[in-house]
Amino acid sequence: MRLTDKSIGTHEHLPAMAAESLHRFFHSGDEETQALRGVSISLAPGEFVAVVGPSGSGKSTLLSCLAGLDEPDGGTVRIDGTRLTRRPEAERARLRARLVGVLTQSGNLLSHLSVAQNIALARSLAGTVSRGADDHLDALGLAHRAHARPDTLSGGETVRAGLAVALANEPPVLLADEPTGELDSSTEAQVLDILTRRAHNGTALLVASHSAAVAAAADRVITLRNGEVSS
Ligand SMILES: Nc1ncnc2c1ncn2[C@@H]1O[C@H](COP(=O)(O)OP(=O)(O)OP(=O)(O)O)[C@@H](O)[C@H]1O
Repeated sequence: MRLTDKSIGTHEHLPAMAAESLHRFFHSGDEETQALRGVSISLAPGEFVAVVGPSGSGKSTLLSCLAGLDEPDGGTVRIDGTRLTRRPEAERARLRARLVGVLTQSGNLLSHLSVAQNIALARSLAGTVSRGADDHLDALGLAHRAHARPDTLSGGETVRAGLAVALANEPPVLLADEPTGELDSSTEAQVLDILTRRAHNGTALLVASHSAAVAAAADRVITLRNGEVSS
């Protein structure tokens, strides 16, 4: 079989994300918190994985390290075959903008920009030109809110707008920290439907959550306890 540009470009045999033996320690005075103690995770393209675990088990720390927002004290993160760890911060930020969509608890929308302008900003930071913001918002049922400011959106619209920004550059991996924490169950079901469809289109999803509905929607559930993957 002849290899096409497409099959080379999509790295068919590579995991979308591979993290090996991640360690992260925090120090405060004499106290040391071992937030991550050798966590390894691999995500296939199109896989939807939920990360669950008690409060303080390391979920947010793990997502920050996987996103390149934080640098682990040990271990390696690769997205689509590209190493994200042990790089200068500016280089990590550049790779993150292209390779990882991030949806955090605090939201990823700048309040003085409209939804469409937030998407345009995410694209210009990554230097990508892709579909128009309107197409993108249409797919999330948000076209009619393109020119709205974030503080005028409902809870469900805020999460969908955050997703539109996180997915603005069509990243191979989307990481979300408790994306449905503030939503009622029917709005949560709508967001999970969008996430599941995204995964079917090939995006690898890792979602940290306390929600049973998120765990039920995922293909696989990883439990963290005390900074370790518990089997
Ligand atoms: N910047 C930091 N400085 C010091 N300790 C930290 C820092 N960030 C996290 N920790 C500690 O690391 C451990 C893991 O925290 P983390 O926020 O990753 O847990 P979590 O599972 O996401 O919790 P939650 O479900 O409550 O959000 C906790 O003991 C926390 O107090």
